[in-house]
Amino acid sequence: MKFDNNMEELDAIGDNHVGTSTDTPMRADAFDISDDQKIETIKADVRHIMETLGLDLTDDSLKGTPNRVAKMFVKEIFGGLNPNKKPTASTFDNKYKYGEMLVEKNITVYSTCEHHLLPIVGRAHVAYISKGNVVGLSKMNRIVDFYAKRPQVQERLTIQIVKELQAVLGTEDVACIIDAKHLCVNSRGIRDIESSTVTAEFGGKFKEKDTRREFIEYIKLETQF
Ligand SMILES: Nc1nc2c(ncn2[C@@H]2O[C@H](COP(=O)(O)OP(=O)(O)OP(=O)(O)O)[C@@H](O)[C@H]2O)c(=O)[nH]1
Ligand SMILES: [Zn+2]
Repeated sequence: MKFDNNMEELDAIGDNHVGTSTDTPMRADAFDISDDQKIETIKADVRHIMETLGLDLTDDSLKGTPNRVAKMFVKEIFGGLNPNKKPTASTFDNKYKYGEMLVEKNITVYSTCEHHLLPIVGRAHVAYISKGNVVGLSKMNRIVDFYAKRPQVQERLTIQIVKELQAVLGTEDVACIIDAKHLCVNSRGIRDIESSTVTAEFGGKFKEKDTRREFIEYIKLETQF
């Protein structure tokens, strides 16, 4: 699908603040080529990298790798760059007048560090206080997954999740905390396998100390089933 690069369509990739540093930096012609074309180009690029490394691409085990990696980039781990994959998060009327915060915790995060293209693996905890609308629980997991499926820095991922939920729910009262391991820190470079990174974004009422603390207390609760 071809997209003209105008404000409305950039909004469609989920970045509601076009031109600000919370957007995923995209080329102006990002949507001029189809996913299938991207796969073909990346396939040749991966082949080139592997050959440069001295690998024999006629080997049975290696010959499918360029295609496999290209498909994985476009359709899976960077699938969140495609605006068509953005989850539709339908909201419902809060007819039961539930007025407390709702926390969706321990959401699995698989993302990719945009500096090294290595995995980021962790958990996101998301909370909101309804201003009249409620959202299906799974939609919060889906929104986290959509933005995670991009080259990311964890700070931007955290903010993008909050901004999207604020837009969907029509309230500023949304928060997100992410605790994740960056393989670029754990498996190479400094090679510190123990360290993880915590980021947080608190909107509206979550800027208040007590609300923020309540959210953190719920996250700490051990879930027993
Ligand atoms: N703030 C932030 N930094 C990140 C994130 N993911 C990776 N980084 C850091 O990005 C930095 C890139 O720094 P460079 O010095 O250019 O890269 P490098 O030479 O590979 O650095 P080392 O990882 O220290 O070996 C590293 O310090 C990474 O740890 C992230 O989500 N947020
Ligand atoms: Zn990295």
